[in-house]
Amino acid sequence: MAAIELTGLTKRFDDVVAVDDLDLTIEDGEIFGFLGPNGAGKSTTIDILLDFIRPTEGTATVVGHDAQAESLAVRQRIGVLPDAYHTYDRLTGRQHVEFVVESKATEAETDVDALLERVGILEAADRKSGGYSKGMRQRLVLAMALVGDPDLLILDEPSTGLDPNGAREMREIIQQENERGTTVFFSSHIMEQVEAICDRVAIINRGRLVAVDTVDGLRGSTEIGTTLHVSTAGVDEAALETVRGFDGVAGVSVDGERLRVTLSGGGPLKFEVLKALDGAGVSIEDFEIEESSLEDLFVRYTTDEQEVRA
Ligand SMILES: Nc1ncnc2c1ncn2[C@@H]1O[C@H](COP(=O)(O)OP(=O)(O)OP(=O)(O)O)[C@@H](O)[C@H]1O
Repeated sequence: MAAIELTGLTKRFDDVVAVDDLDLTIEDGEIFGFLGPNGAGKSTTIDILLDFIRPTEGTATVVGHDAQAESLAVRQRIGVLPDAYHTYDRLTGRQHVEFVVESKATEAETDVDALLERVGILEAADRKSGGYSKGMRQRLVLAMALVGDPDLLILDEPSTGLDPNGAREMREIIQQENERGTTVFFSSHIMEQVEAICDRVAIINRGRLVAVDTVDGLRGSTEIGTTLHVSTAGVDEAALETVRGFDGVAGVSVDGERLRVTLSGGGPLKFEVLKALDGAGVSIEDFEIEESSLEDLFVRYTTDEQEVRA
């Protein structure tokens, strides 16, 4: 069963199309990154999953239940860290978590202290949350999301307000939860974090899906996937023609004795190119492989139109 299934999902706010005919499937057990520039439609999509807003067209199924018609059943099985969550200033951290334990009516006993410890705010558990810093509030909301050992975590920019240590801890908690069998769907603008932990990512732009794949797969679908820098003792036109003839070689340029070959995708192609240069009599003195970062790919996919590649 898919953890999340979106079919033709569309949301219009008057003349703004926030989400435009989105088809997307998140499989059970995945850590899935949901990326897009500001205003791309990420929060709107997440708000539909949580039944905070209703779609104009299309359907969203979450853990096997319709997100609108069966939102209560969905709520019982997921943990949520929404965008702009407001904590109650006069309640303590512990009271917030206890409130979720009661409202979720989970069968399993919840060790509230252990949860607060896990997110690093046990020491502040009995202080009113009004005095918490932004990062402490974010940690508290995460503890609330983890109540009841959910099957699916939906996190809207979970690292907002966290210091570098907090962001790393957030990443570790996401990975630990995933190892325990929880599917994680999260939006983020922190590309290193996404690249480090996601099995797959989707990139949306102006409400439309422009790419969905593994990060390696995305590299394979753009001509900026990998760049090979080769220092040679000299290279002739015939050798260059051999390299240009490779399927997947997007560009070849020469600067003196240095060769720069751009490849769409990673994989064995870079080594085949090196072998071909050697075979063409080019003496290779050194080489360097430069893989595009997810940030490069993000910029590539969101600054001009690309077809969806599954
Ligand atoms: N309640 C609303 N009324 C009118 N327009 C809205 C509303 N909510 C969102 N929008 C519009 O829908 C589009 C998508 O917004 P959304 O908040 O989903 O983007 P996002 O990808 O989450 O952006 P960010 O990265 O900045 O959080 C934007 O053009 C936004 O202005």
